[in-house]
Formats: sequence, structure tokens, C-alpha cells
Amino acid sequence: MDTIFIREFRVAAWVGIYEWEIQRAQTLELDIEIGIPGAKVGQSDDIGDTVHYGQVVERITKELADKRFNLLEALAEHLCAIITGEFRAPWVKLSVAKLGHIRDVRKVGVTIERSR
Ligand SMILES: Nc1nc2c(c(=O)[nH]1)N=C([C@H](O)[C@@H](O)CO)CN2
Repeated sequence: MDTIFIREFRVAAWVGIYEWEIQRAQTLELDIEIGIPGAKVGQSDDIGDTVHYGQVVERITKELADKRFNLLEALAEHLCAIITGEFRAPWVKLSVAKLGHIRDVRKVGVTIERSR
């Protein structure tokens, strides 16, 4: 399947199980791979035949400003549902990482893959 990628996307989010995470937003890093619906866009050259990656970034930024999650797993599931539902993507793989949370570890997080 052809895909669109969004890598090293840094975004503020409310997520975590500890008091300090509940009190303030933190920066997450997302890597997203999105299946392109059909092979038409290479011929049509029409933004309407693909997923507009700028709109995905904008939508996720807004969603994470508004919602709160305990776990990265739930946050990832929610974002995948937006990408397959609202953006009609047939498939998505999404990684979300917290930065500098554990000593000697640069990033920790989860990766999930979902199909419509
Ligand atoms: N599998 C997970 N483990 C942990 C998560 C998570 O979201 N998924 N979250 C935390 C805390 O919020 C932690 O990130 C604070 O540093 C711990 N483990």
C-alpha cells in the first residue's frame, strides 16, 4: 500500500497517570504512517483523492489540546480512529513517545496499527 508519512511531529498533550502529568501538558513525539486510499491520486494529481497531511497535523494538534488521557495506548487508539474515520484512510500505523521520562532513555512509547 502507498503511504503518507508524518515524522517527528512534536505536539502538546495532556496524558499520564502521575499528578505532575495531570497538572500540565507535555510534549509528545508522533510518527504516523497513513495508507493512501486507492492509487488514483498519482494520475489525478488531485488533493481530494488522498489524505491531506497538513489537515491531519492540524486536527491532531487540536484534538490533543482538548482531550485528556491516562495512557499513551488510549491516546494512540483515539488518534487512529480519527485518521481512519474522518480522513477515510484504509490503514494507519502510529507511534507516540514521551521524551526524557526515564533516566538513560530518550523516548518511551507505543506503536499501534489499525485498519478501517
Ligand atoms: N504502557 C504504558 N506504561 C506507562 C504509561 C503509558 O501510557 N503506557 N504511562 C506512564 C506514566 O504516565 C509515565 O509516562 C510517567 O513518566 C507509566 N507507564
